[in-house]
Amino acid sequence: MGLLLKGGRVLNLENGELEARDVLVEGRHITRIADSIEADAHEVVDLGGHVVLPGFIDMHVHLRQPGFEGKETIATGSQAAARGGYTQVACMPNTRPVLDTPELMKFVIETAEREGFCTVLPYGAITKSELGEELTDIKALREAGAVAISDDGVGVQSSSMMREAMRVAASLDVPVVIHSEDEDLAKDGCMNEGVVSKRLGLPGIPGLAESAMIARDILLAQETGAHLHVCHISDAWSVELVRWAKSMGLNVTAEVTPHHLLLTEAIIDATDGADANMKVNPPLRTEADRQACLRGLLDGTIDMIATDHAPHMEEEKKRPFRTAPFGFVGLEFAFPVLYTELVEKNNLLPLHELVQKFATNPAQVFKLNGGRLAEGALADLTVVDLNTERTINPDEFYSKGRNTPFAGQQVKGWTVLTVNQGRITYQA
Ligand SMILES: NC(=O)N[C@@H](CC(=O)O)C(=O)O
Ligand SMILES: [Zn+2]
Ligand SMILES: [Zn+2]
Repeated sequence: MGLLLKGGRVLNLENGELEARDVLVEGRHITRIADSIEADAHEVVDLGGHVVLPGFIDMHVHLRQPGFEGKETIATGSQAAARGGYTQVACMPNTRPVLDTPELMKFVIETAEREGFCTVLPYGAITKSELGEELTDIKALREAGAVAISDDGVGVQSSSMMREAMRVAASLDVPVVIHSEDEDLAKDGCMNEGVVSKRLGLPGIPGLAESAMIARDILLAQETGAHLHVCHISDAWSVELVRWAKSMGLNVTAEVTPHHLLLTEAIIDATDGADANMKVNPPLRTEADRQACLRGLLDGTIDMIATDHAPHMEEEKKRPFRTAPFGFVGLEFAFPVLYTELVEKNNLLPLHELVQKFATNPAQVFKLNGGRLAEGALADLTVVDLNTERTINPDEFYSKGRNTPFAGQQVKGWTVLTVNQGRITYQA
């Protein structure tokens, strides 16, 4: 018995056409896509004209397990992912302990298989405990299932350490995924350095703290031949550097978050720095930076959308702006908020190009099985309702985190059904 999705409109990822098709899922795969498929003995779900997309892939989330289960767990975070239309997420290693051993890779993968709602791909740390002092066993991490290596949460400050990591990673064909931050330049900043930080008297983080590290790491990638992937790009010069690296033929890719595409430090200005739900790293920057990120996404300099889903507890986010932790949740509304703002309202790109940045490109860049809608493809898919407007309401989140500056926004494009390897993981 299969799962028959009847009456949906399947998005053609090449030309953007919406094609009225039935989709049959048997086992873990899509076995047929046709005008009309007989129900036979299949379990039927009527899609009522909603749009069928490849399951989304988020290469940057924080699931907080082990160690910070009060903020999130693999179960709650992956359920939030399924609600957001995601079928695969890659989780960052800044847990406690840090994900820096093969045993911990195994722990994440097995916990996700047992309790999770999507495929979870763990990152292995670049350095032990993310202290920047000693390289991990990258080969062993890879063999245990690490999707790539990253010290996200902190930048690798030592250039020689990063050089050695890239040499090893290049020889193993493992992507090096960077949180670019020069700690010396970023100091104890809590928001973008500029007119707003000055007015509010808050310590700033200059864009240079990001771009200078990206420049260094592009040169190291050039020298070592490593695949460099830039996390949560936020600054205009950073985008320019990635564009240049690509023009030189280097293996450099990048991601951007919904918040850096849609928000600026103006929201912190407007609220006088009173709400730490607006605090994130890298910080929300200027309108010029936001426009540069947008342009980079549209011209292909930036390959994909990643949420950097970073749940924190309400008490923590109630602290003063200066001392509250950095981070926003994002999994449950990333697609609706970007569909609404970029596609529906402002017509900046067509639906199928947005979907490429949510599914096809992450699969391609990280060589994952996913991002395709075709007979024989893995049955990772998401069905979205492009018409019904709903409010982003943190009280409804499956995530334990409620920390988002997008709360209250009215958006369309909500997921109605998510299927991960043939299993229904979310149904509205
Ligand atoms: N993005 C954030 O503001 N916070 C992340 C760390 C990170 O992604 O660098 C976190 O782990 O909370
Ligand atoms: Zn980071
Ligand atoms: Zn992160």
